[in-house]
Amino acid sequence: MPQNPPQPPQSFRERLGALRNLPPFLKLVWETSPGIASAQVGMRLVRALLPVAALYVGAQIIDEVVRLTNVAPPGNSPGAWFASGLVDRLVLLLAIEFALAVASDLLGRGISLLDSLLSERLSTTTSVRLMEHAATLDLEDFEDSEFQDRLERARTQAAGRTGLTSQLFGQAQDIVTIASFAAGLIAYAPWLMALLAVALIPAFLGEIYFNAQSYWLNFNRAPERRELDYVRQVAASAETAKEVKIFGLHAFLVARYRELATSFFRANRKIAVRRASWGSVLTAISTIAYYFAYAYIVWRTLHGDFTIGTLTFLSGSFLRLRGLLEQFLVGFSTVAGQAMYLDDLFSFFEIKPEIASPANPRPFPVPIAEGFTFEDVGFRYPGAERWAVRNLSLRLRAGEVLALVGENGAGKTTLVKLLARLYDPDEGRILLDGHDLREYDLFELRRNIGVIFQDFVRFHLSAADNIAVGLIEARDDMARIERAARQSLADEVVAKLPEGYKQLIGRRFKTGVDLSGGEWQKIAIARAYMRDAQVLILDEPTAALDARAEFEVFQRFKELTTSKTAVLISHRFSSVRMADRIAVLGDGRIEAVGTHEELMQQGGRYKELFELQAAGYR
Ligand SMILES: Nc1ncnc2c1ncn2[C@@H]1O[C@H](COP(=O)(O)OP(=O)(O)OP(=O)(O)O)[C@@H](O)[C@H]1O
Repeated sequence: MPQNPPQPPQSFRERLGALRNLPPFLKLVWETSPGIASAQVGMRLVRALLPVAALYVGAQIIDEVVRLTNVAPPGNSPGAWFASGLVDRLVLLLAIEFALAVASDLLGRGISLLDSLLSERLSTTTSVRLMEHAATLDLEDFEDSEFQDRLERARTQAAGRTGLTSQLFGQAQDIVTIASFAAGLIAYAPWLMALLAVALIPAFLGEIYFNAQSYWLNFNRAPERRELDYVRQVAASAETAKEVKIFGLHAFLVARYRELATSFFRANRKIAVRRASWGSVLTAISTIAYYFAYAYIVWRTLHGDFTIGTLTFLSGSFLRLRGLLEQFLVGFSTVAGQAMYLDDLFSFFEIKPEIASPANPRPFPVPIAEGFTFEDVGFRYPGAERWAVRNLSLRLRAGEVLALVGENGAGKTTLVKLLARLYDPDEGRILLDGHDLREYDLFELRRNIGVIFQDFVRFHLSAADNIAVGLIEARDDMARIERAARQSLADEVVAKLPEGYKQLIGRRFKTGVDLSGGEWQKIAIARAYMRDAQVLILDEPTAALDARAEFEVFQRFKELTTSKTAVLISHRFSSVRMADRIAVLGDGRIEAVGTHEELMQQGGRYKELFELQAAGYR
């Protein structure tokens, strides 16, 4: 179980450096929806100026009221006041104040509406990009646990980082509001402004520090979080329920989950408590500064330097500014913190696949003239010490059916993966019609090869779609799907389903019907017939078929692939015999190649394995 020691938090500069992710993030936001984004900016800009306007008008109202208390009243009723014309200015000011309040409210609602719309669109855009990018990456990447951590973190970003847009726009809005308040304050008492700024710095630094701590905690915990999700999934999923029950794994899984979750909780609690205690101390500093400034303004007012209205305006400005600056600085450090999380997302997008098409690919041969040649091929799985295959030389002639046999781990599947360029060889090369596979377009190559692996995917889709995944473009071509099903014997499976081809298979969804292992395999093999690939490969997807069914499947396979190049992998020699030639693999090498008769004559591993199996049937 991975237990990484927590890494030390990065330096302050590095933390701020994460802000470099903001321009690409804003670009992403803009590309998601230029309309909503510009409407947001416009509305926020207007709303940003409303508080200072409202406060200023409020101060005017107070001064006007003070002035009116000093004039002789024109009468006792409001009517008399109106008629005198004395309150005209006051009424106008009140009307403006009212209009400002209504506008601010309406804009606020509009902004939060746009916020939520934008967040949702952004979450979709990010997830789509994530999926699109993941699709371009190498299989090797997916098998790497560090990559999986990164993917997991990027995935969390796609879902969790949507609040960042409103945060960022809100920050911009706050800056405008702060500038407007500051302008007023500087006009009357410039050094108060400076005092305010200085008093807030400690709180700001504290926030940044704790944000970075939280980030690193999450960063270092990605492997455990993945494990946590995995444990939860294993403990409660349809796929695992059977074994969890039989082996009584429940208590073990719950204990493991609890252990991991508790360690998360402890670490988070530690940071949260420290953050809260330091936060209160640092905020107290700015509160002291505020009251100091307040006392100063009151004193100047008593001296007659400021009117009551100005006192209200200044103290109001100061109060609002303190709140705003604090909010801005906390917001800024939140943004800086979130920007670090964006690192995961953007650095995921920066991963480049190693297996790619060349700039000027060679046209793919139609039909394949000579076939494939493995020249002294060696391949090691990433991180593995052992060579999965080495010094492997083999010819796969165009139009032949070649069977691969060998014991578990001999390298059969690896050979097939290399042929489909899911991996590239570390040594030697693979030629197609005399040219390196790497010279051809990757997409063309894969389109021309149909492989069904032993661990094919059981999609929780309809029976028709499960077959159509072999050539997803032909998803609506029922005639083609039915033909493929007949060829792979899957038609009998489908005939038994209550809703035929439309039947959802797999247990994941309510209306799904599960199939037996062999029935699934027949469905999967139909995928190979869906595509008009020049090369067809069945990598043991027949292991769960009964002997008669496998025989029949292979017989058909041979008949249907007369003009195609085909590779069969099976542990059943009765099926293997049907191939034109048989290659025997042992320890990642080709030990012998020939027809069944030739290999039997040669003796060696083939004869040994064949007789072992034959003896079992006697
Ligand atoms: N993804 C992987 N990462 C690391 N090692 C792997 C991986 N896949 C296979 N191997 C190793 O490579 C070797 C060859 O495996 P391969 O799957 O090609 O054997 P195989 O002949 O198809 O076996 P089987 O009959 O069991 O399907 C084995 O030693 C195996 O442990």
